[in-house]
Amino acid sequence: MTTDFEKTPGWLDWYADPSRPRFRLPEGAVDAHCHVFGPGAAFPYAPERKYTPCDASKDQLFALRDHLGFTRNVIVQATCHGADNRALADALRASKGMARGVATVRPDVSDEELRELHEAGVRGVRFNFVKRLVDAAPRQDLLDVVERIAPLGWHVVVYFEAPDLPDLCDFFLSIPVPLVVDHMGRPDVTKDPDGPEFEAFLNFLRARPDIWCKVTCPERLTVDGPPALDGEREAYRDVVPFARRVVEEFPDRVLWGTDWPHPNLTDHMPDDGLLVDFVPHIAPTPELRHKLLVDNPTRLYWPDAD
Ligand SMILES: O=C(O)c1cc(C(=O)O)oc(=O)c1
Repeated sequence: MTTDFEKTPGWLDWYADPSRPRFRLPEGAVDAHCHVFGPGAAFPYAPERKYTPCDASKDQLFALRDHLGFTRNVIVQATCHGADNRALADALRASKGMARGVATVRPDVSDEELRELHEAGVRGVRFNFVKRLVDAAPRQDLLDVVERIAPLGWHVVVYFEAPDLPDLCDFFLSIPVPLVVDHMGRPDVTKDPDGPEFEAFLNFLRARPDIWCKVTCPERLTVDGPPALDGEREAYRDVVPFARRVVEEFPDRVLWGTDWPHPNLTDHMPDDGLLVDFVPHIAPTPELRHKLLVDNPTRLYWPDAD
């Protein structure tokens, strides 16, 4: 398939031949954070995007799901598609109920579009505050979106970086639907996991019982690795104390996902099989792993599943 899109210079493509994880995922495990990109020829990237990725189709995502041993996916609208959720909705429909989605919508979204997204499997919207990814949306627009999605029972996924939390915290706490934090609020892992910055993040999670946290993206947060490559099963050791603190204090509201196809990595592209082998380091007991990988995401995204 040809596409008119040229990738951002230096773009790292997803890892083509991932190993099989040594850690066997429990039955019913959910990859609770992943994306589809295009393909651009079928689902064009948004004009306002800040990067142009390689294609990463729904079929390639479902093949990875099966290879790694996941049962289900939560597909998160990537910023390169803006508020055009067609690629996401197409993937959700094709999954036959095995994927749920998190969309991006503007306040003027129609009732019909919201209904269609819900019917396709969308259960949340994403608010992004990472400046290299999006231009800031006015907070009132975001609150208007919340008003629109609250009746559907959806939640809000927030992506921000640790230094911005003090400014955002009160706004987040004013949002009257459950919140899900992407990538652990992006801590600086060179700092002390018991220090004031991470403590401020933990205090935010403590502020309400309906704030969930994805303990994802060690490959983004790490500073000195080692990377999940070449058989490395003790990858990203510098991230472990942070993720483990969150898993142990909030065992019933943590989620994990691969973040495939890993947009905007510049240092290395992880082997997704080895990335799965990271999970036992942050969730050291079978009980914690079952909550993280099965019970929690199923409760949030498939509350009616038995
Ligand atoms: O850190 C990132 O670059 C990133 C980007 C996106 C996106 O473009 O949607 O999603 C993520 O989960 C992470």
